[in-house]
Amino acid sequence: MLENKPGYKSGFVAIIGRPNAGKSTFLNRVVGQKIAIMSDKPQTTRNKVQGVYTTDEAQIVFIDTPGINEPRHKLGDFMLKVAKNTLRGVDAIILMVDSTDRIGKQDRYILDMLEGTETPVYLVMNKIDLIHPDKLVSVMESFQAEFSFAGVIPISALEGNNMEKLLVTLTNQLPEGPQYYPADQVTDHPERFIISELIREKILHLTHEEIPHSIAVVIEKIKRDEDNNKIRVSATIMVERESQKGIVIGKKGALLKEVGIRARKDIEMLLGSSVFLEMWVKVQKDWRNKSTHLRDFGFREDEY
Ligand SMILES: Nc1nc2c(ncn2[C@@H]2O[C@H](COP(=O)(O)OP(=O)(O)OP(=O)(O)O)[C@@H](O)[C@H]2O)c(=O)[nH]1
Repeated sequence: MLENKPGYKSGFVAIIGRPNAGKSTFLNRVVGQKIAIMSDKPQTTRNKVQGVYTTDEAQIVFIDTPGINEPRHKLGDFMLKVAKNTLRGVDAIILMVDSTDRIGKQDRYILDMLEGTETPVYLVMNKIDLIHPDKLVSVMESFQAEFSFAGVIPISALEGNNMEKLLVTLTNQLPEGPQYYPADQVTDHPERFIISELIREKILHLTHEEIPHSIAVVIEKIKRDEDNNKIRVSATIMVERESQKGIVIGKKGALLKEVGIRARKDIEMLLGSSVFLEMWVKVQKDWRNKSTHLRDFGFREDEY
């Protein structure tokens, strides 16, 4: 299992931007240096871990945000919710733009979506090798006029300029945390993250203020049942106190049952299959300090 080194930093960075901004070039460059590329296996959702940057001090997990680049009319409410949930759950957001382009409709759509987010958003101005500094400043200002960025970092993903600065800026943004992925080996089960978020959301919704947001949902298993062609999802809901366990389960299990009904509907939409959802509630004091917490983010080292 993954270690918790004292002082180690880790977290998630969502990378967004319109097509051609240079996201792949950026990730490839990071990959080329110190990253493990994620497997190419087909995924049930478009929310993918795109790359992991690992050093001795920190690990940045770059993730794609499904739906964020799509026009609103194309985006179902569900995907919009997933996208917004993803953005809320990350430690930083990169908006990557092509500095040779003016701010456009699609950028405005993305900025609109980011409005009000508490996660720091960095404007990464790519392709500076192609542009005169004066022009760069004018494009930068047009973006800054529309959004309050946590920082602006001009880079050339192709030539590597300023990449280090960007990675350091992002690293500074990360909380202390475990190394989610081994430096040299990765597995990628992004749907776990969304599923755990869906379940967590239903619990928070149904329990109102009584259950703190620190509740964790660990997806233990996602497996197709050959007998009935359903996907079996097993989840453990971790709470910190016995009293919370009672609340989550509800009278005669009523609340947990309702959570199950609602979550299953969403998970079925997500996976495009009927789902059998089983859930347990477990009291674990200080779960946040325990290694199992890692799985809250949908990461574990074994295959299913
Ligand atoms: N000159 C220059 N070209 C770049 C830079 N970064 C990316 N490009 C080029 O821009 C084009 C698009 O880059 P990609 O990395 O494929 O862009 P993307 O954002 O991943 O695009 P999608 O996959 O469509 O989302 C490619 O031809 C890259 O070689 C850069 O820093 N400088």
